[in-house]
Amino acid sequence: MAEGQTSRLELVDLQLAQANRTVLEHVDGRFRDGAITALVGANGAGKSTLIQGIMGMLRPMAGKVVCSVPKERRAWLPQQLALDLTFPMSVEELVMTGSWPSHGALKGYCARHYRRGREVMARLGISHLAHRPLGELSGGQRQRALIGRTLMQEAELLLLDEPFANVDAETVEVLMTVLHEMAADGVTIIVVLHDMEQLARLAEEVVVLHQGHARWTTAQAVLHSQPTAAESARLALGIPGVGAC
Ligand SMILES: Nc1ncnc2c1ncn2[C@@H]1O[C@H](COP(=O)(O)OP(=O)(O)OP(=O)(O)O)[C@@H](O)[C@H]1O
Repeated sequence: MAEGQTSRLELVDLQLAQANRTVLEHVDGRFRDGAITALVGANGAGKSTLIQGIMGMLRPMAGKVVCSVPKERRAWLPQQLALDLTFPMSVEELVMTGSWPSHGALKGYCARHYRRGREVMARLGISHLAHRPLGELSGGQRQRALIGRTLMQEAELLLLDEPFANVDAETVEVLMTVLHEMAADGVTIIVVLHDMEQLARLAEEVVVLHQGHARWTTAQAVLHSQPTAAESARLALGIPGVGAC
């Protein structure tokens, strides 16, 4: 990180395991405040494991996660397939639950909450879906509602696992815009991506996971200038090289 830049999330010699098998080790690095960092790596490289470690859902085998963002301002958006959205709840109700971490689930909402909920839905183009049950939404509509929940939460740290999977092109554009706006507001965003075009449009920084290790680089280095960074990202993403069959 350049001088003068700040970070509320640092990984210090972090080692994470699944079922007692080490997945990542000696992970050292800082996520810059207000930057969008892409997390890339082949299937099984440890992207979800790292997210679980950062969110405190997986206890480190060694090292630590140093995070000064309050717990109620940390948000995680898992892969869509991991979510059960069949329970009876409307889009507006889902968005409003974003206020629970700071306000509490049992206190009820005041006019300010409803006003903010309406602003959030308008920003994401889902006002017309406010009373639609979640089970009746398309993948893109659902993803907009879930991002709306994190806006309602006023998240300062946002982790997203493949947010553009199974969503329509228009939703990709809306989400890209909102994520850039959130970063401009100082939110630290970490996003698991498999698509280099999306990486080019979204991320400034990149963490490449490969063979149990993490390497910090920039999107520019991955996409243009440094062949070694591009090569390792290509390998990590499982993209065949020139001449490969
Ligand atoms: N609950 C679990 N129990 C045992 N092993 C697990 C568990 N979750 C993940 N693993 C293993 O840990 C390793 C890292 O998995 P992880 O899900 O973090 O990878 P990933 O990079 O997110 O993969 P993908 O791109 O396929 O989502 C893999 O070898 C996986 O099989």
